[in-house]
Amino acid sequence: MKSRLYLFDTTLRDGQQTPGIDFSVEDKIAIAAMLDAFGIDYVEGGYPGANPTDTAFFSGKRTTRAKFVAFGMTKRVGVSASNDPGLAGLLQSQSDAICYVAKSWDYHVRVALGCTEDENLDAIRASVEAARDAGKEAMVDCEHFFDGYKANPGYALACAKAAHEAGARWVVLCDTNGGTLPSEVRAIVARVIAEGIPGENLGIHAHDDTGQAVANSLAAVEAGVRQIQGTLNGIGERCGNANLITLIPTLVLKPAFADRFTTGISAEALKGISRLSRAFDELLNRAPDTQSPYVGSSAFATKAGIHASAILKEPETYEHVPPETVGNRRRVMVSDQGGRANFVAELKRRGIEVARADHRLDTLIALVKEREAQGYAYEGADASFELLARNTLGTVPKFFDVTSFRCMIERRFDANGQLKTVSEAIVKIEVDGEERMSVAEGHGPVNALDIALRKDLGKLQAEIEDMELVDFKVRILNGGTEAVTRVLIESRDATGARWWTVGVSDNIIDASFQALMDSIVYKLMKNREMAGLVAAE
Ligand SMILES: CC(=O)SCCNC(=O)CCNC(=O)[C@H](O)C(C)(C)COP(=O)(O)OP(=O)(O)OC[C@H]1O[C@@H](n2cnc3c(N)ncnc32)[C@H](O)[C@@H]1OP(=O)(O)O
Ligand SMILES: CC(=O)C(=O)O
Repeated sequence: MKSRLYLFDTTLRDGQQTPGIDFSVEDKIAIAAMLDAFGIDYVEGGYPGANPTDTAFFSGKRTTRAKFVAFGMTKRVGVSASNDPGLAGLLQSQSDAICYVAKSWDYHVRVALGCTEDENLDAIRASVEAARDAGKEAMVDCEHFFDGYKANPGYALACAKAAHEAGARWVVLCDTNGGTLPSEVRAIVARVIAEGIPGENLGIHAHDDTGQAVANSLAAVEAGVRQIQGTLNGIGERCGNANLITLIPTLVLKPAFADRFTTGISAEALKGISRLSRAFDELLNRAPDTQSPYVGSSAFATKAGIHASAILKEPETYEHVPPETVGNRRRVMVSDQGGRANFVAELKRRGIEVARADHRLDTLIALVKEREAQGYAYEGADASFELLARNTLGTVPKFFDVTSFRCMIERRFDANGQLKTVSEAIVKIEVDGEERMSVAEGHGPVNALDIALRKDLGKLQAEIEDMELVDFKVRILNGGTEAVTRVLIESRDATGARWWTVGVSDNIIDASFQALMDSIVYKLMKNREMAGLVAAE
């Protein structure tokens, strides 16, 4: 018989304590709905009464499946539970449960609270009873439990027992400063259980200050706890909390846990975890971590030729779980680390069939390796790679020719006497035997060039109207003003498709121009369904 593990999300409370993160009520409503739909058991929404956002958020019930949890501190010493305004805010909130933070390190009781050890124990009991009397599930986060246990095991245990005996559904052992190691977590949890608090009533709340919050959470589960607290993508105070996006696939997919435990996350829901992680980053307006376990875009990517060759025979050779189980995908990339297998796989994915024995494959591999030695990076420039491949195979039509381009930057006083830097570009192209010249001003030389290049492509002009440049990255490949520069450009069009192109030169304008040209040619190919990327990925 498997035991049930309960997942407790504190993205909206501990996650809100992350430097640089500040949720609005609307953000909180959207995130709570995502967590609820995914199958999380408890959603901690914040601290009603502590600030207007959290008070407003707790004016309504924000989950349907998950228990909606209000967080706050135990009652203050010197007032009764019924006269504590902070506690009143928690009790009156539209929550199903209250998670109290309680001191469990005697040092903190002395220094931070300035009360006696018994007064703190009384405050824990009275606060738990008040939550239960209000018809809410009570739980207690024993702050600094592991550090407190190491300093004074008797008092740390007394705090945990006070919560348990007063009727707390969960007593959560917190590694508040995040410095505890997995072996210590395992040993201390085992002691707590041996002292009479059952694992069915224990939880773990781990911080990532040694990079081991996930390992500490798993060690606590192995030792007997049945509730895990964590956050989406591991956000949280300082270095963050245990990352639920890493923990959940481990609990659901790894036999060491899956054979012993169930969670509220079904195999079907797990397929949505990559999307959940990325949607959350989108909401935070930040780029996803490509190397994030299970869900990062590199989590199932391989550049190495030896790996690619085996993966294409049997994926299990280099994959610890199938990418589809977490809604991710396998990527076999082309670069100077790749062999024939990488290239054949990537070309096939792009709809280009080439036999392993085709001599043009050798030409393409040699070209990629030679160009990467010059500074090109094709693993991040899918469209430029495809153009290079199709050019090598002789299937790229001649849409237009750029006969010349010129860029000028001038610093001058304008009519109002203000000093201004002006960029101007002139591009000459030949389309259908006809020469055209476009002049444009821009915010900078690359912008001016981009505008001029796209200003008049003759009969092709209408085809590129919906195309726009969304990202522009410049990397200096070796030091000094004479350095080689790599430019990566991301473009998109009205279909939602996005593609990356690359240019390399010892002249940044020239590198940018190459990437811009590739982007336009790729778009023209795509319009004719002659490119691998015909719809948004
Ligand atoms: C480990 C954690 O992550 S715990 C969560 C921490 N999160 C937060 O603190 C975010 C929300 N907090 C807040 O907005 C504010 O701290 C409030 C509104 C709760 C309280 O604000 P204030 O009344 O101005 O108090 P302030 O923040 O300065 O100090 C905290 C007080 O709570 C007391 N306190 C701290 N923990 C507890 C506890 N578990 N039980 C009872 N009292 C506590 C402290 O002793 C201090 O009391 P003092 O004012 O008499 O010195
Ligand atoms: C409660 C909490 O956030 C902590 O102890 O880290």
